[in-house]
Amino acid sequence: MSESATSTGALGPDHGYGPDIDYVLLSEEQIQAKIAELAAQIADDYAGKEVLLVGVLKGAVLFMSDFARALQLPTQMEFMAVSSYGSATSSSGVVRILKDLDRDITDKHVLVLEDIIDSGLTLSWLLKNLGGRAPASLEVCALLRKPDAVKVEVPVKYIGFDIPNEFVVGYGLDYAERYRDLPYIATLKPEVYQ
Ligand SMILES: Nc1nc2c(ncn2[C@@H]2O[C@H](COP(=O)(O)O)[C@@H](O)[C@H]2O)c(=O)[nH]1
Ligand SMILES: [Mg+2]
Repeated sequence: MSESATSTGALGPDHGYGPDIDYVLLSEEQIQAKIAELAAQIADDYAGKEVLLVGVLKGAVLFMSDFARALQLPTQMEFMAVSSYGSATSSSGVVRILKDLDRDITDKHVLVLEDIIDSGLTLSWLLKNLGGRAPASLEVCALLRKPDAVKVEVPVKYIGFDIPNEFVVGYGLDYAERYRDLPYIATLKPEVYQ
């Protein structure tokens, strides 16, 4: 399940970042509606099961928080932090665990919550790593995907939005650790990167 995104043009609340924002790609309303849709689908697919949500820090933290509350199922939460960037805006493909899970996932129904799939290198590595820990099932729910940037095809069952191949911030996604607190997803003006 995926849907193409379009610019809304409206800035909405800017948390003081207003001058840096180029345009809003996905509004808070669009994001929250999509999360409700994904949660309903996933509640159906996992009916009768307990799901272990694995949020990939830091980008998926707002997604995890909203998704866990929308999902009408008993869930447990775990977080993993990995580093995959060689520079500020492009993936190196070299993945390092900064924070591992706090528990064994053997026989658990694991659903990885990822903020965005760009090259797919991070997720590909993560799925191999988690798959080696013998979960009962292992699926991915990614809020965003950039189809034109994908270098490695990764089996992703649930996708919120397909977006253009642009660097985006907000709703957990940062540039130099800023903008994560925006409730929407936006692009930045070119001068911000200079
Ligand atoms: N703030 C942003 N972070 C991004 C963006 N595209 C990717 N990323 C980060 O990289 C990983 C995954 O990258 P991948 O190339 O290995 O698929 C993702 O989880 C983000 O943390 C972006 O546009 N903005
Ligand atoms: Mg991520």
